[in-house]
Amino acid sequence: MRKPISVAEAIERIMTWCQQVEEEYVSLEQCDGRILAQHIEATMPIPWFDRSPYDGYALSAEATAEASSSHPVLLEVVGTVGAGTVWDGLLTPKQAVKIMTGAAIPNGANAVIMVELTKEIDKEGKRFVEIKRKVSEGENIVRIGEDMKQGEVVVEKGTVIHPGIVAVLATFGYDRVPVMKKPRVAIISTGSELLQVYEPLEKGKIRNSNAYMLQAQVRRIGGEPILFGKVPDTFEHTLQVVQKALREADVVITTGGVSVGDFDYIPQVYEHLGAKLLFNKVAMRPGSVTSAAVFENKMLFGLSGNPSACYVGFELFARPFIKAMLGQSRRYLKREQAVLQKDFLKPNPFTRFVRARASHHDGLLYVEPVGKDKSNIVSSLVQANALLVLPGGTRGFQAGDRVDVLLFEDEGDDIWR
Ligand SMILES: Nc1nc2c(c(=O)[nH]1)N[C@H]1C(S)=C(S)[C@@H](COP(=O)(O)OP(=O)(O)OC[C@H]3O[C@@H](n4cnc5c(N)ncnc54)[C@H](O)[C@@H]3O)O[C@H]1N2
Ligand code: MOO
Ligand SMILES: [Mg+2]
Repeated sequence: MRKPISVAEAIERIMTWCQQVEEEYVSLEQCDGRILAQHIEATMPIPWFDRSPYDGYALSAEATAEASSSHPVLLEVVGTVGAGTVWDGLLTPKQAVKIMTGAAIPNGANAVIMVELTKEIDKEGKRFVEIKRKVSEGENIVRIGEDMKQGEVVVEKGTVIHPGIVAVLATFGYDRVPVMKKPRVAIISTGSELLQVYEPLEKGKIRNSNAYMLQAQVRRIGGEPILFGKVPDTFEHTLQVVQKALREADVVITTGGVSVGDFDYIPQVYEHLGAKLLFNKVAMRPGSVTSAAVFENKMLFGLSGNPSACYVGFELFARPFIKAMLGQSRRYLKREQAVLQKDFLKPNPFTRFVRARASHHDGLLYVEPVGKDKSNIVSSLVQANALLVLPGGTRGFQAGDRVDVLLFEDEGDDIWR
Protein backbone atom coordinates (compact mmCIF):
# COMPACT_ATOMS: atom_id res chain seq x y z
CA MET A 1 0.00 0.00 0.00
CA ARG A 2 1.26 3.42 -0.97
CA LYS A 3 0.47 6.49 1.08
CA PRO A 4 -0.43 9.54 -1.02
CA ILE A 5 0.98 12.92 0.02
CA SER A 6 -0.02 16.35 -1.22
CA VAL A 7 1.73 18.05 -4.11
CA ALA A 8 3.00 20.75 -1.74
CA GLU A 9 4.46 18.14 0.61
CA ALA A 10 6.09 16.29 -2.31
CA ILE A 11 7.67 19.52 -3.56
CA GLU A 12 8.95 20.32 -0.08
CA ARG A 13 10.53 16.88 0.32
CA ILE A 14 12.31 17.24 -3.02
CA MET A 15 13.52 20.79 -2.62
CA THR A 16 15.42 20.16 0.61
CA TRP A 17 17.85 18.03 -1.44
CA CYS A 18 18.60 20.65 -4.03
CA GLN A 19 22.19 21.86 -4.49
CA GLN A 20 23.23 24.63 -6.85
CA VAL A 21 25.50 23.75 -9.75
CA GLU A 22 28.88 25.40 -10.18
CA GLU A 23 29.56 28.25 -12.54
CA GLU A 24 31.53 28.28 -15.77
CA TYR A 25 32.53 30.84 -18.36
CA VAL A 26 31.16 30.94 -21.88
CA SER A 27 31.85 33.36 -24.70
CA LEU A 28 29.64 36.38 -25.14
CA GLU A 29 28.43 34.89 -28.43
CA GLN A 30 27.21 31.75 -26.67
CA CYS A 31 25.70 33.20 -23.52
CA ASP A 32 22.11 34.00 -24.46
CA GLY A 33 19.58 31.71 -22.87
CA ARG A 34 22.07 30.78 -20.12
CA ILE A 35 21.66 31.77 -16.49
CA LEU A 36 23.87 34.48 -15.12
CA ALA A 37 26.05 33.24 -12.23
CA GLN A 38 27.14 36.62 -10.83
CA HIS A 39 25.59 40.04 -10.40
CA ILE A 40 26.62 42.37 -13.21
CA GLU A 41 27.78 45.58 -11.60
CA ALA A 42 28.58 48.70 -13.62
CA THR A 43 32.40 48.75 -13.53
CA MET A 44 32.34 52.30 -14.91
CA PRO A 45 29.76 54.94 -15.68
CA ILE A 46 27.95 54.63 -19.01
CA PRO A 47 28.42 56.72 -21.02
CA TRP A 48 31.89 57.33 -19.66
CA PHE A 49 32.34 60.67 -21.43
CA ASP A 50 29.85 63.46 -22.08
CA ARG A 51 28.55 63.07 -25.63
CA SER A 52 26.15 64.55 -28.12
CA PRO A 53 22.77 62.89 -28.78
CA TYR A 54 22.33 64.85 -32.04
CA ASP A 55 24.11 66.06 -35.13
CA GLY A 56 24.59 69.78 -34.52
CA TYR A 57 27.00 72.33 -33.05
CA ALA A 58 28.68 72.18 -29.67
CA LEU A 59 28.94 75.63 -28.14
CA SER A 60 29.02 77.62 -24.97
CA ALA A 61 25.43 78.38 -23.90
CA GLU A 62 26.29 81.90 -22.61
CA ALA A 63 27.08 83.02 -26.15
CA THR A 64 23.45 82.48 -27.17
CA ALA A 65 21.85 84.33 -24.22
CA GLU A 66 20.65 87.21 -26.44
CA ALA A 67 20.00 85.19 -29.61
CA SER A 68 16.60 85.55 -31.33
CA SER A 69 15.29 85.50 -34.89
CA SER A 70 15.70 89.26 -35.15
CA HIS A 71 19.15 89.18 -33.49
CA PRO A 72 20.89 85.99 -34.62
CA VAL A 73 24.25 85.18 -33.05
CA LEU A 74 27.16 84.14 -35.25
CA LEU A 75 29.75 81.72 -33.87
CA GLU A 76 32.88 80.75 -35.73
CA VAL A 77 32.98 77.05 -36.60
CA VAL A 78 36.50 75.98 -35.67
CA GLY A 79 36.28 72.28 -36.28
CA THR A 80 34.20 69.19 -36.98
CA VAL A 81 34.06 66.10 -34.82
CA GLY A 82 32.42 62.77 -35.69
CA ALA A 83 31.68 59.85 -33.36
CA GLY A 84 34.92 58.14 -32.44
CA THR A 85 37.10 61.20 -32.95
CA VAL A 86 37.94 63.91 -30.45
CA TRP A 87 38.33 67.67 -30.91
CA ASP A 88 41.31 68.45 -28.74
CA GLY A 89 41.22 72.25 -28.46
CA LEU A 90 39.55 74.50 -25.91
CA LEU A 91 36.45 76.24 -27.28
CA THR A 92 36.05 79.97 -26.58
CA PRO A 93 32.56 81.51 -26.17
CA LYS A 94 32.59 82.95 -29.71
CA GLN A 95 33.31 79.55 -31.26
CA ALA A 96 31.41 76.36 -32.07
CA VAL A 97 32.44 72.88 -33.21
CA LYS A 98 30.28 70.95 -35.61
CA ILE A 99 29.52 67.71 -33.81
CA MET A 100 27.89 64.40 -34.78
CA THR A 101 25.72 62.07 -32.72
CA GLY A 102 27.83 60.03 -30.31
CA ALA A 103 30.90 62.30 -30.42
CA ALA A 104 32.57 63.53 -27.21
CA ILE A 105 31.70 67.10 -26.20
CA PRO A 106 34.75 69.36 -26.76
CA ASN A 107 36.31 71.17 -23.80
CA GLY A 108 34.73 74.59 -23.33
CA ALA A 109 31.35 73.56 -24.78
CA ASN A 110 28.38 73.07 -22.48
CA ALA A 111 25.46 72.63 -24.90
CA VAL A 112 24.58 71.36 -28.37
CA ILE A 113 22.13 72.85 -30.84
CA MET A 114 20.58 70.57 -33.47
CA VAL A 115 21.72 71.17 -37.02
CA GLU A 116 18.10 71.77 -38.18
CA LEU A 117 17.92 74.94 -36.04
CA THR A 118 21.03 76.52 -37.57
CA LYS A 119 22.43 77.83 -40.81
CA GLU A 120 26.09 77.74 -41.80
CA ILE A 121 27.48 80.84 -43.48
CA ASP A 122 30.82 81.46 -45.22
CA LYS A 123 32.29 84.89 -44.51
CA GLU A 124 35.75 86.02 -45.64
CA GLY A 125 36.90 82.44 -45.97
CA LYS A 126 35.74 81.51 -42.48
CA ARG A 127 32.84 79.26 -41.44
CA PHE A 128 30.15 80.64 -39.14
CA VAL A 129 27.01 79.15 -37.71
CA GLU A 130 23.95 81.38 -37.30
CA ILE A 131 21.87 80.75 -34.16
CA LYS A 132 18.44 82.33 -33.68
CA ARG A 133 17.49 81.08 -30.24
CA LYS A 134 18.85 80.82 -26.74
CA VAL A 135 20.42 77.49 -25.87
CA SER A 136 20.49 76.51 -22.19
CA GLU A 137 23.49 75.18 -20.37
CA GLY A 138 23.52 71.38 -20.50
CA GLU A 139 21.02 71.23 -23.36
CA ASN A 140 21.47 68.15 -25.59
CA ILE A 141 24.37 66.66 -23.69
CA VAL A 142 24.26 63.04 -22.61
CA ARG A 143 26.03 63.15 -19.27
CA ILE A 144 28.57 60.69 -17.86
CA GLY A 145 26.66 57.99 -15.97
CA GLU A 146 23.27 59.01 -17.33
CA ASP A 147 22.63 55.45 -18.52
CA MET A 148 24.32 53.47 -15.72
CA LYS A 149 26.13 54.76 -12.63
CA GLN A 150 29.38 53.15 -11.54
CA GLY A 151 28.81 50.49 -8.88
CA GLU A 152 25.12 50.01 -9.68
CA VAL A 153 23.89 46.37 -10.01
CA VAL A 154 22.47 46.28 -13.51
CA VAL A 155 21.55 42.59 -13.79
CA GLU A 156 21.05 40.18 -10.91
CA LYS A 157 22.54 36.71 -10.86
CA GLY A 158 20.01 33.98 -11.61
CA THR A 159 18.58 35.97 -14.51
CA VAL A 160 18.15 34.25 -17.86
CA ILE A 161 20.36 36.10 -20.32
CA HIS A 162 18.21 37.67 -23.04
CA PRO A 163 19.25 39.96 -25.91
CA GLY A 164 19.04 43.13 -23.78
CA ILE A 165 21.35 41.62 -21.17
CA VAL A 166 23.77 40.57 -23.90
CA ALA A 167 23.97 44.27 -24.87
CA VAL A 168 24.81 45.26 -21.27
CA LEU A 169 27.47 42.53 -21.02
CA ALA A 170 29.10 43.73 -24.24
CA THR A 171 28.92 47.35 -23.03
CA PHE A 172 31.03 46.41 -19.98
CA GLY A 173 33.49 44.36 -22.00
CA TYR A 174 32.43 40.88 -20.94
CA ASP A 175 34.24 38.81 -23.52
CA ARG A 176 33.51 35.76 -21.38
CA VAL A 177 30.40 35.53 -19.26
CA PRO A 178 29.95 33.74 -15.90
CA VAL A 179 26.96 31.40 -16.19
CA MET A 180 25.61 28.48 -14.19
CA LYS A 181 26.71 25.09 -15.49
CA LYS A 182 23.78 23.29 -17.06
CA PRO A 183 22.58 20.51 -14.79
CA ARG A 184 23.02 17.21 -16.63
CA VAL A 185 19.68 15.48 -16.63
CA ALA A 186 19.60 11.81 -17.61
CA ILE A 187 16.43 10.63 -19.30
CA ILE A 188 15.66 6.92 -19.26
CA SER A 189 12.58 5.44 -20.87
CA THR A 190 11.52 2.09 -19.46
CA GLY A 191 9.21 -0.23 -21.35
CA SER A 192 9.56 -3.40 -23.44
CA GLU A 193 6.90 -1.96 -25.75
CA LEU A 194 9.07 0.96 -26.80
CA LEU A 195 10.53 1.37 -30.29
CA GLN A 196 12.98 3.91 -31.61
CA VAL A 197 11.07 6.55 -33.49
CA TYR A 198 12.55 5.35 -36.81
CA GLU A 199 11.82 1.64 -36.31
CA PRO A 200 8.91 -0.03 -38.14
CA LEU A 201 5.85 -0.58 -35.98
CA GLU A 202 5.01 -4.02 -34.63
CA LYS A 203 1.84 -5.18 -32.95
CA GLY A 204 1.75 -4.13 -29.29
CA LYS A 205 4.65 -1.72 -29.64
CA ILE A 206 4.73 2.06 -29.63
CA ARG A 207 7.30 4.73 -30.28
CA ASN A 208 9.24 6.19 -27.38
CA SER A 209 7.78 9.69 -27.28
CA ASN A 210 8.39 10.55 -23.63
CA ALA A 211 12.17 10.74 -24.01
CA TYR A 212 11.98 13.48 -26.64
CA MET A 213 9.23 15.33 -24.82
CA LEU A 214 11.32 15.35 -21.63
CA GLN A 215 14.41 16.36 -23.57
CA ALA A 216 12.56 19.45 -24.78
CA GLN A 217 11.17 20.15 -21.31
CA VAL A 218 14.66 19.96 -19.80
CA ARG A 219 16.01 22.30 -22.47
CA ARG A 220 13.16 24.76 -22.00
CA ILE A 221 14.31 25.43 -18.44
CA GLY A 222 18.03 25.53 -19.14
CA GLY A 223 19.13 21.98 -18.31
CA GLU A 224 21.27 19.68 -20.43
CA PRO A 225 19.33 16.54 -21.30
CA ILE A 226 21.25 13.30 -21.83
CA LEU A 227 19.23 10.55 -23.45
CA PHE A 228 19.94 7.09 -22.05
CA GLY A 229 17.63 5.43 -24.56
CA LYS A 230 15.01 2.86 -23.70
CA VAL A 231 15.30 -0.20 -21.51
CA PRO A 232 13.21 -3.35 -21.58
CA ASP A 233 11.16 -4.12 -18.48
CA THR A 234 13.57 -6.35 -16.58
CA PHE A 235 15.03 -5.59 -13.20
CA GLU A 236 18.64 -6.12 -14.36
CA HIS A 237 18.40 -3.91 -17.43
CA THR A 238 16.65 -1.17 -15.52
CA LEU A 239 19.11 -1.26 -12.62
CA GLN A 240 22.10 -1.20 -14.97
CA VAL A 241 21.02 1.85 -16.91
CA VAL A 242 19.95 3.74 -13.78
CA GLN A 243 23.39 3.06 -12.25
CA LYS A 244 25.12 4.27 -15.42
CA ALA A 245 22.97 7.41 -15.46
CA LEU A 246 23.76 8.11 -11.79
CA ARG A 247 27.47 8.04 -12.64
CA GLU A 248 27.13 10.43 -15.57
CA ALA A 249 24.39 12.88 -14.65
CA ASP A 250 23.33 15.23 -11.85
CA VAL A 251 19.65 14.25 -11.95
CA VAL A 252 18.08 11.03 -13.23
CA ILE A 253 14.59 10.94 -14.69
CA THR A 254 12.91 7.66 -15.57
CA THR A 255 9.55 7.28 -17.24
CA GLY A 256 7.29 4.27 -16.76
CA GLY A 257 7.69 1.19 -14.64
CA VAL A 258 6.79 3.03 -11.49
CA SER A 259 3.32 1.66 -10.78
CA VAL A 260 2.15 -1.69 -9.37
CA GLY A 261 2.36 -3.88 -12.49
CA ASP A 262 4.35 -7.12 -12.65
CA PHE A 263 6.95 -5.43 -14.86
CA ASP A 264 7.20 -2.11 -13.04
CA TYR A 265 10.74 -2.28 -11.67
CA ILE A 266 11.52 1.27 -10.59
CA PRO A 267 10.43 0.72 -6.95
CA GLN A 268 12.70 -2.35 -6.76
CA VAL A 269 15.59 -0.48 -8.34
CA TYR A 270 15.33 2.26 -5.69
CA GLU A 271 15.23 -0.39 -3.01
CA HIS A 272 18.19 -2.33 -4.39
CA LEU A 273 20.28 0.85 -4.67
CA GLY A 274 19.44 1.72 -1.08
CA ALA A 275 18.11 5.08 -2.30
CA LYS A 276 16.11 7.14 0.16
CA LEU A 277 12.51 7.09 -1.02
CA LEU A 278 10.91 10.54 -0.68
CA PHE A 279 7.46 9.49 -1.90
CA ASN A 280 5.81 7.02 -4.25
CA LYS A 281 2.29 8.38 -4.41
CA VAL A 282 1.02 11.94 -4.78
CA ALA A 283 -2.61 12.95 -4.27
CA MET A 284 -2.98 14.22 -7.81
CA ARG A 285 -4.26 13.32 -11.23
CA PRO A 286 -2.60 12.58 -13.56
CA GLY A 287 0.62 11.05 -12.32
CA SER A 288 -0.44 9.78 -8.92
CA VAL A 289 2.32 7.15 -9.04
CA THR A 290 5.02 9.79 -9.50
CA SER A 291 7.94 8.88 -7.23
CA ALA A 292 11.16 10.45 -6.06
CA ALA A 293 14.22 9.08 -4.29
CA VAL A 294 17.70 10.28 -3.42
CA PHE A 295 20.86 8.29 -4.00
CA GLU A 296 24.22 9.77 -2.97
CA ASN A 297 22.76 13.28 -3.08
CA LYS A 298 21.40 12.77 -6.58
CA MET A 299 17.70 13.08 -7.23
CA LEU A 300 15.87 10.30 -9.02
CA PHE A 301 12.51 11.28 -10.45
CA GLY A 302 10.29 8.31 -11.26
CA LEU A 303 7.75 9.79 -13.63
CA SER A 304 4.77 7.93 -14.97
CA GLY A 305 4.97 6.25 -18.37
CA ASN A 306 1.71 7.79 -19.48
CA PRO A 307 2.70 10.79 -21.62
CA SER A 308 0.47 13.42 -20.06
CA ALA A 309 1.19 12.21 -16.53
CA CYS A 310 4.90 12.28 -17.38
CA TYR A 311 4.65 15.83 -18.72
CA VAL A 312 2.79 17.08 -15.65
CA GLY A 313 5.13 15.26 -13.25
CA PHE A 314 8.10 16.96 -14.86
CA GLU A 315 6.57 20.44 -14.69
CA LEU A 316 5.45 20.10 -11.06
CA PHE A 317 8.51 18.43 -9.58
CA ALA A 318 11.56 18.26 -11.86
CA ARG A 319 11.20 21.82 -13.15
CA PRO A 320 11.50 23.63 -9.79
CA PHE A 321 14.30 21.30 -8.71
CA ILE A 322 16.39 21.91 -11.84
CA LYS A 323 15.65 25.64 -11.81
CA ALA A 324 16.77 25.83 -8.19
CA MET A 325 19.99 24.01 -9.14
CA LEU A 326 20.49 26.82 -11.63
CA GLY A 327 20.09 29.40 -8.88
CA GLN A 328 16.79 30.72 -10.16
CA SER A 329 14.33 32.05 -7.65
CA ARG A 330 11.31 31.91 -9.95
CA ARG A 331 11.36 28.17 -10.09
CA TYR A 332 7.68 27.23 -9.86
CA LEU A 333 5.07 27.44 -12.58
CA LYS A 334 3.37 30.82 -12.40
CA ARG A 335 -0.04 30.53 -10.74
CA GLU A 336 -2.82 32.90 -11.74
CA GLN A 337 -6.56 33.14 -11.39
CA ALA A 338 -8.62 32.70 -14.52
CA VAL A 339 -12.22 32.49 -15.60
CA LEU A 340 -13.22 28.98 -16.69
CA GLN A 341 -14.73 29.06 -20.16
CA LYS A 342 -16.19 25.54 -20.30
CA ASP A 343 -17.83 23.24 -17.74
CA PHE A 344 -15.58 20.60 -16.19
CA LEU A 345 -18.01 18.37 -14.36
CA LYS A 346 -15.83 15.41 -13.27
CA PRO A 347 -15.45 15.15 -9.49
CA ASN A 348 -11.88 15.54 -8.18
CA PRO A 349 -11.04 13.06 -5.43
CA PHE A 350 -7.39 14.13 -5.82
CA THR A 351 -6.12 17.52 -6.98
CA ARG A 352 -6.54 17.46 -10.72
CA PHE A 353 -4.23 19.17 -13.19
CA VAL A 354 -6.11 19.57 -16.45
CA ARG A 355 -4.22 20.43 -19.62
CA ALA A 356 -5.63 23.73 -20.69
CA ARG A 357 -5.24 26.81 -22.81
CA ALA A 358 -5.12 30.18 -21.09
CA SER A 359 -5.48 33.46 -22.92
CA HIS A 360 -6.00 37.13 -22.11
CA HIS A 361 -9.00 39.11 -23.33
CA ASP A 362 -9.65 42.68 -22.21
CA GLY A 363 -7.34 42.37 -19.24
CA LEU A 364 -8.84 39.15 -17.87
CA LEU A 365 -7.31 35.69 -18.03
CA TYR A 366 -9.56 32.96 -19.40
CA VAL A 367 -8.91 29.25 -19.47
CA GLU A 368 -10.42 26.23 -21.16
CA PRO A 369 -9.51 22.56 -20.97
CA VAL A 370 -8.03 21.25 -24.23
CA GLY A 371 -8.65 17.91 -25.84
CA LYS A 372 -9.04 14.65 -24.03
CA ASP A 373 -8.12 14.54 -20.38
CA LYS A 374 -6.87 10.99 -19.77
CA SER A 375 -3.27 10.55 -18.71
CA ASN A 376 -2.39 8.27 -21.66
CA ILE A 377 -3.26 11.04 -24.13
CA VAL A 378 -0.55 12.80 -26.13
CA SER A 379 -2.66 15.03 -28.36
CA SER A 380 -3.89 17.42 -25.67
CA LEU A 381 -0.28 18.49 -25.03
CA VAL A 382 -0.26 20.26 -28.40
CA GLN A 383 -2.68 23.03 -27.47
CA ALA A 384 -1.93 23.15 -23.74
CA ASN A 385 -0.05 26.19 -22.45
CA ALA A 386 -1.23 25.80 -18.87
CA LEU A 387 -2.66 23.45 -16.28
CA LEU A 388 -6.01 24.11 -14.74
CA VAL A 389 -5.80 23.28 -11.01
CA LEU A 390 -8.93 21.74 -9.52
CA PRO A 391 -8.41 21.09 -5.80
CA GLY A 392 -9.04 17.62 -4.35
CA GLY A 393 -12.44 17.20 -2.75
CA THR A 394 -14.27 19.45 -5.21
CA ARG A 395 -17.15 18.23 -7.31
CA GLY A 396 -16.84 19.86 -10.65
CA PHE A 397 -16.62 23.35 -12.05
CA GLN A 398 -18.85 25.38 -14.31
CA ALA A 399 -18.15 27.94 -16.99
CA GLY A 400 -17.73 31.32 -15.32
CA ASP A 401 -16.11 29.89 -12.16
CA ARG A 402 -12.81 31.37 -10.97
CA VAL A 403 -10.07 28.77 -11.09
CA ASP A 404 -6.30 28.62 -10.64
CA VAL A 405 -4.03 28.00 -13.61
CA LEU A 406 -0.32 27.22 -13.87
CA LEU A 407 1.38 28.73 -16.91
CA PHE A 408 4.10 26.75 -18.70
CA GLU A 409 5.89 29.53 -20.56
CA ASP A 410 5.80 32.24 -17.94
CA GLU A 411 8.90 33.25 -15.98
CA GLY A 412 7.38 31.64 -12.90
CA ASP A 413 6.79 32.17 -9.20
CA ASP A 414 9.21 32.14 -6.23
CA ILE A 415 6.92 30.01 -4.10
CA TRP A 416 4.57 27.10 -4.57
CA ARG A 417 1.09 28.13 -3.47
N1 LIG B 1 -3.79 -1.59 -10.92
C1 LIG B 1 -3.40 -0.34 -11.20
N2 LIG B 1 -2.95 -0.09 -12.42
C2 LIG B 1 -2.54 1.15 -12.73
C3 LIG B 1 -2.61 2.18 -11.76
C4 LIG B 1 -3.06 1.85 -10.47
O1 LIG B 1 -3.13 2.73 -9.57
N3 LIG B 1 -3.42 0.59 -10.22
N4 LIG B 1 -2.27 3.45 -12.11
C5 LIG B 1 -2.45 3.72 -13.52
C6 LIG B 1 -1.97 5.02 -13.78
S1 LIG B 1 -2.96 6.26 -13.28
C7 LIG B 1 -0.81 5.23 -14.46
S2 LIG B 1 -0.36 6.84 -14.83
C8 LIG B 1 0.04 4.16 -14.93
C9 LIG B 1 1.47 4.43 -14.52
O2 LIG B 1 2.22 3.36 -14.93
P1 LIG B 1 3.79 3.35 -15.02
O3 LIG B 1 4.34 4.68 -14.63
O4 LIG B 1 4.26 2.17 -14.35
O5 LIG B 1 4.08 3.30 -16.56
P2 LIG B 1 4.02 2.06 -17.51
O6 LIG B 1 3.12 1.05 -16.96
O7 LIG B 1 5.40 1.66 -17.82
O8 LIG B 1 3.38 2.75 -18.79
C10 LIG B 1 2.13 3.35 -18.75
C11 LIG B 1 1.66 3.68 -20.17
O9 LIG B 1 2.54 4.61 -20.76
C12 LIG B 1 3.08 4.12 -21.97
N5 LIG B 1 4.48 4.56 -22.07
C13 LIG B 1 5.46 4.17 -21.24
N6 LIG B 1 6.63 4.73 -21.60
C14 LIG B 1 6.39 5.47 -22.70
C15 LIG B 1 7.20 6.26 -23.53
N7 LIG B 1 8.53 6.41 -23.30
N8 LIG B 1 6.63 6.92 -24.56
C16 LIG B 1 5.29 6.78 -24.79
N9 LIG B 1 4.47 6.04 -24.03
C17 LIG B 1 5.00 5.37 -23.00
C18 LIG B 1 3.02 2.63 -21.81
O10 LIG B 1 3.05 1.96 -23.04
C19 LIG B 1 1.71 2.46 -21.07
O11 LIG B 1 0.62 2.51 -21.97
O12 LIG B 1 -0.37 2.94 -14.38
C20 LIG B 1 -1.77 2.71 -14.42
N10 LIG B 1 -2.06 1.41 -13.98
O1 MOO C 1 -0.80 8.27 -12.63
MO1 MOO C 1 -2.12 8.22 -13.63
O2 MOO C 1 -1.55 9.38 -14.73
O3 MOO C 1 -2.73 9.22 -12.19
O4 MOO C 1 -3.55 8.75 -14.39
MG1 LIG D 1 3.10 0.22 -15.24
